Amino acid sequence: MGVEIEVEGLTKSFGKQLIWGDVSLTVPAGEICVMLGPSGTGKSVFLKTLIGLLKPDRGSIMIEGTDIASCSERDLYEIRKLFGVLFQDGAMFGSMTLYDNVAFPLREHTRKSESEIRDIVMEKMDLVGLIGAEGKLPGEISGGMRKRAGLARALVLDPEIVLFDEPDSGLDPVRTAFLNQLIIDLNAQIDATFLIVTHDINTARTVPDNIGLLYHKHLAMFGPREMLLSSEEPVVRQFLNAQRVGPIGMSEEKDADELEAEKDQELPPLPPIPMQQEPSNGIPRRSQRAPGEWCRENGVTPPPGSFEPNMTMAVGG
Ligand SMILES: Nc1ncnc2c1ncn2[C@@H]1O[C@H](COP(=O)(O)OP(=O)(O)OP(=O)(O)O)[C@@H](O)[C@H]1O
Repeated sequence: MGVEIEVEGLTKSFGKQLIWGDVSLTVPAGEICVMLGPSGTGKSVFLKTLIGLLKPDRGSIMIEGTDIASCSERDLYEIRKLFGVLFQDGAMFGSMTLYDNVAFPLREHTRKSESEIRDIVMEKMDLVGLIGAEGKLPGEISGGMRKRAGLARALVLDPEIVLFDEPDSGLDPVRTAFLNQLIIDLNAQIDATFLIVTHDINTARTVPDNIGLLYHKHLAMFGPREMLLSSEEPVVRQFLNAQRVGPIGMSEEKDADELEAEKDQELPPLPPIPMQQEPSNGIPRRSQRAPGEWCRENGVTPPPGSFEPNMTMAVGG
């Protein structure tokens, strides 16, 4: 049912440029996590470090007893088989049909026959709703379909962990909503651990079990969705509610003058916490918690109107 990723004291720089330092978090097995952060805070670098494409300066990444940060190339090769990755642009080979793109990892990494490959490819194409489009080239389909094809390819080796790098980038709100539903449904179906990097606040507010926020070269907060959505911590509050008032400025941090100028401005109240999006078949995911459970267990009063069904989103300001 998916595997846990335990990150401890992780630090990454390029030359003298520190990207983030001392990041510690546990991505629980089978759950969905979203990683947020202003542009350039190193979210993609974080994903690449998790799959061992980049080496951290310090710290550990434990997956099934192996430390990705320090293991041999051979161990890394084995651990990588646990991962499926959906890259930002789908990363399709432009000259290959969708069928051949999705079949590619099977042909590269397994000794399966072409008829076995066909069964698996068609099963994954079905999972992402692309039956009938196998013969198309990536350039002949919409961005949303390309993402789904990339997702089929990410699933083809039956991963225990799926990483999504901005799955919603370049998609309109309706396609984003469909893709989010697909992500939730897939998580319920394949039970793998999902980590999603996104800029989409609605996705962050409604899809995950846990949210992390990278800001100013560190992990500002990581925890259950309800913890971050009820948090008054200024950076978390500002980011998750898409507000201008707060410590984050146009180019990352506001300076002292900017903060002084807004010190008497009243912050709008926290918007209600929406219900978590559910699988479309109505059967709760294995890791799904009851609405408000974290708040109750931790004695936190959620903002008024939270967890009401059919609540409309109210972010921004
Ligand atoms: N291979 C590399 N060599 C040097 N610097 C790099 C490398 N990869 C990324 N960086 C730098 O690391 C920083 C973080 O980049 P990254 O793409 O991870 O940010 P991000 O949070 O994903 O941004 P966005 O939200 O805009 O996609 C940037 O300053 C980038 O220039």
